[in-house]
Amino acid sequence: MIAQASQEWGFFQVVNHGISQDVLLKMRKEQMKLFKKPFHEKMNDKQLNLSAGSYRWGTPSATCLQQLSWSEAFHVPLTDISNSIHHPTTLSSTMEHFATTVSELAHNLARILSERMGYKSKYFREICLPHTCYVRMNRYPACPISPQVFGLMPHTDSDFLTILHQDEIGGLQLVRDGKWISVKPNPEALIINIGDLFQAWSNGVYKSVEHRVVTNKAKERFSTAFFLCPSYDTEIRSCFEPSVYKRFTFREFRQQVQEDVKKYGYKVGLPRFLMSTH
Ligand SMILES: O=C(O)CCC(=O)C(=O)O
Ligand SMILES: [Fe+2]
Repeated sequence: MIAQASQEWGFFQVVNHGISQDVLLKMRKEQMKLFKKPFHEKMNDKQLNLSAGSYRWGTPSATCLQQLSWSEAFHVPLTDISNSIHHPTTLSSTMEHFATTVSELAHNLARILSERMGYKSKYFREICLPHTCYVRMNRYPACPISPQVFGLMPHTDSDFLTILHQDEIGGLQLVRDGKWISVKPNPEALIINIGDLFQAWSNGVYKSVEHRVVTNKAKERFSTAFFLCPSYDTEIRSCFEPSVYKRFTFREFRQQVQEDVKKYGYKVGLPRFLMSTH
C-alpha cells in the first residue's frame, strides 16, 4: 500500500507508525520553547552548540512578497544533536530521542520501498548516515496578510524521503493532477513524502511531489521534519535500466539547485538531470 501511495501520490500519512505520542509531544513542546526565545538568541544559539546558520527565517533570495516564506526554522544535522549530548539540555536530549526514533522509521520505510523495487540490500543504511541526515523545526507565525504570502514556497524535497509531524492547524498542500489539495491535519499521524533522490533512484516510479504551506491569519503553526539524506559523494543512479536520469552525486545535485535558485529564483531540480533524448 505504501509503495502504491508513493507511486500515485508521493505522499502518505501513517497512524500506526510505532512512535509514541509522548516523543512527538515532548519534541513539539521543546520546539515551541526554542522559538519563543528572543531573535538575537536564536541567531547566536550557543546553548545548543549548533553549527552556524542553523536558524533561518524568511527567504534570503526573495525579491518580492510572492517569493517570501512566512516562517522561521532550525535546520539541525543529526551530528550537531549528538555533539551537544556532551552538554545535554532538555532540548538536545529530546531532539536526540526524536531523531533516532524517526530515523529508524525512515530507514524501515526506505527498505520496504526498495524491496518493492526488487532490491534487498542495506543500501540506505550504508549511504544515509547520521551526519548526513537532519531535522528541521518549522514555525509559521500567524500572518496578517494571509493568503497573499506562503508559509513555505512550493518545492520538492532534495532527499530520499521526509517524515513530517504537523500540529492541528493545517496549511500543508500538495499537487495532485495539477491542483493543490490540503493535507488534513492529524497530530497523531506522521506524513511521509518521497524526495527527489528516491524518484531518481526508482527511475521515476516513486514521485517527488511539489508541496507548499499556506499561512493562517489568526494562528501560528508548528511542524517538525526529518530528512533522509546520503553523503554528498554518494552517486545516485536508477535501480534499473534504461535510466530516465543521468547519474549524479548528491553534491552535484545540490550545487545545481543552488545555482538555479540564484539565477532563476527557483529550483529546477530533477528535470536538469534527465537523459537527453537524442
Ligand atoms: O511544515 C510543513 O508542513 C511542510 C514542511 C516542509 O515541506 C519542509 O520543511 O520541507
Ligand atoms: Fe518540504
